[in-house]
Amino acid sequence: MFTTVSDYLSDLSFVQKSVLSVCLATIFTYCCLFVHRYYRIWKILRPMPGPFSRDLIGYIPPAYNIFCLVLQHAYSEFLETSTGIFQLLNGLCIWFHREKVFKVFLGFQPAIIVYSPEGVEAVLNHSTNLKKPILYSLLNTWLGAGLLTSWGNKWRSRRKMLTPAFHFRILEDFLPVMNEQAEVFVECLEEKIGTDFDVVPIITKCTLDIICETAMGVKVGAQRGTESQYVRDVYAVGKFFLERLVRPWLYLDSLYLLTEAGRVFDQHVRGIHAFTKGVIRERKKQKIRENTHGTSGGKKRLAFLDLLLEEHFANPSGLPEHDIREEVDTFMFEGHDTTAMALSWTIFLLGHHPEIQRRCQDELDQIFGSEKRQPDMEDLKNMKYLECCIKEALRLFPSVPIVGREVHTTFNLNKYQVPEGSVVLVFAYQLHRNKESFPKPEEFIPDRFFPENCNGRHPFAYVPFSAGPRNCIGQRFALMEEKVVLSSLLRHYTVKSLVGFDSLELSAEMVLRSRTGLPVSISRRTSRKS
Ligand code: HEM
Repeated sequence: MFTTVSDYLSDLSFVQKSVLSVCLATIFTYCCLFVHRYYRIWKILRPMPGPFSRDLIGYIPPAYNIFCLVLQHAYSEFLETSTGIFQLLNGLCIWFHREKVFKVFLGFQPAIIVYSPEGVEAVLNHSTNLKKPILYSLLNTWLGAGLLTSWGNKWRSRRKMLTPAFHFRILEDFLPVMNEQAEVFVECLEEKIGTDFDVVPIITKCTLDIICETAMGVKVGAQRGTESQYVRDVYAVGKFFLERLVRPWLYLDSLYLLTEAGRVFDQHVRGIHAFTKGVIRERKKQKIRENTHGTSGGKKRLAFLDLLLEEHFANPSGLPEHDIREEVDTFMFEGHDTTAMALSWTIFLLGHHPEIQRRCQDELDQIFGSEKRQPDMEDLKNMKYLECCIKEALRLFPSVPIVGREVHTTFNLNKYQVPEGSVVLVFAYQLHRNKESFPKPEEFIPDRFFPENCNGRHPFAYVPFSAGPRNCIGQRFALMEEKVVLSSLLRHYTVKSLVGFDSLELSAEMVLRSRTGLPVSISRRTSRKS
C-alpha cells in the first residue's frame, strides 16, 4: 500500500502536491483547533457534576440506566417516541437533585441541564446568550429566520416591532374569533357524548382554526372536517420534523433533502409557503384597494397579518413580504400545538379532580348565571380560579418542557463556569417540581397560584412561557384562548379522565405529549345556577 501511495505521490505535479499539502494542512489545523476547543470546554466544565465525569464507578449508574432503557424499548421505538430520552433525562435530574445542574456530552456537544430557580434566572436573564441551539435550525426550511429562530439585530428589531401586536387592546379584537371557534368545538363534542375519545386531536383542530383566523384572517375549517390542503401540510411538516428530531444524521438540510422523506417534507413546506404567500398578497391587494378608495368595506376582522402589513406599508424594506411570511409561519407554528397541549393537559387534570372541576363550573355559573352569551374581556378577567387551574396544569405539564440557549459569552451558573461553545438547556418540567417552590409538587393544587399564595416564590421558579428577553410573546393570547375554550367546555359538559397518571408515557417532542393520548369521556351538564 505504501508503495502505491508513494508511487501515486511521485506521479503528482508540483502544483498538485502543493494543493494536496495545503488541503492536508488545513484539515490538520481544523482538527487541532477542534480538539483544543473541546479540551478547553471540557476543562472548564470538569468541576460540574455529570454522569460521565467521575472515576470508573461513576459510570456504572448511567450505564445501567441506559442498559435498562434500551431493554425496555426496542431501539427503533426509543427513537420513534423520544419517551426514553425524556425518562433518561428525568432519571439524571433525580440523581443530581442536590445541585440541580449537571452536564452531559451529546456527541461532541457539551450540554448543561439546569433546573434550579437561581440557575434558570442566570440563563434566561442573560443579555447576550440569546441564540437558540442548532436543533432549532431544523425549523429553518419552514419558518426561515422568524422571531422564534432568529437572533442578533434581526431578532431585536423584530421583537420590538411585534410586541405591540400582542397588546391587550389588540387581543380584544381576537375575542370574537376565539368565541366562534369555541362554539364550534362545543358543537363537535355533542356527538362524542357517551363515547371514550382522545381529547388531543379535537382540541388541536380547534386551536388550529383559531390561529389560522387570527394570524392570517383565513377560515380553514379544521374542526368541521373541511380542512384545507394547508392544514394537511402543517400536520405533515410537524410529523416529519419529529421523525427527524430523533435522527441526528439527518440534521444537515442538504443531506435530508436527498432522502425520500426529505423530498416529501420539502413538498409540504412548499405547499405551506405557497398558501401563506397567496394569503399575504391577497390581503395586501385588498388593503391597497381600501387605502386608495378610502373605504374598508365594513368592519373586517383583524388578523396579525394586517398589523404586519401596516408596518410593511410604512417601511417596505424594513419588513419585506418575505419576512412577513416568516412571521406568519412562526405564529402558526408556535401558536397552535403549544396551546392545544396546554388545553388538553388542563382538561386531563380537571377530569381527574371532580371537586376542582366543580369549583370552576361554580365560578362560571356565578359569572354567566343561566345566560347563553359569549364571554367578554371582563368575564375572562373574572375567571380567576380557572386561571389558577390553567397555570397549575402548565406547571405540572409545561407545553414546552425544555428551552435551550447557545452560550456565546462564558458566564457563571451557581458556583460553576459555563464556557462559550456549550449549550444550556432549561428543564422546566423538573424546575416546576421543586419542593421548596411547590410543596407536594406532584399534586394538582390550583390554589397555589392565587396571588397571595405566590408571595415569596422565586420569580424564576415557574417559567412555562420561558422568561427574560426571549420569553413567549404570545402568552397573553394563549391564556385568553385557554379561558375562552375551557369556559365553553365547562359551561356545557363535565369531563372525566380515563387514564391514570401512572399509565402516562410522556414524550418531549416539539411539545410535551402523552404517547398514548389523553382519553376522556364527557356528560352534558344538566343543572346550572341562575
Ligand atoms: C400555552 C401556550 C404557549 C406556551 C406554553 C408557549 C411557550 C413558549 C416558550 C417556552 C417560548 C420560548 C421558546 C424558546 O426560547 O425556545 C415561546 C416563544 C415564543 N412563542 Fe410561545 N407559547 C405558547 C403560545 C404561543 C402563542 C399562542 C403564540 C403566538 C400567537 C406564541 C408565539 C411565540 C413566539 C413568536 C415565540 C418566540 C419569541 C422570541 O424568541 O422572541 N406562543 N413560547
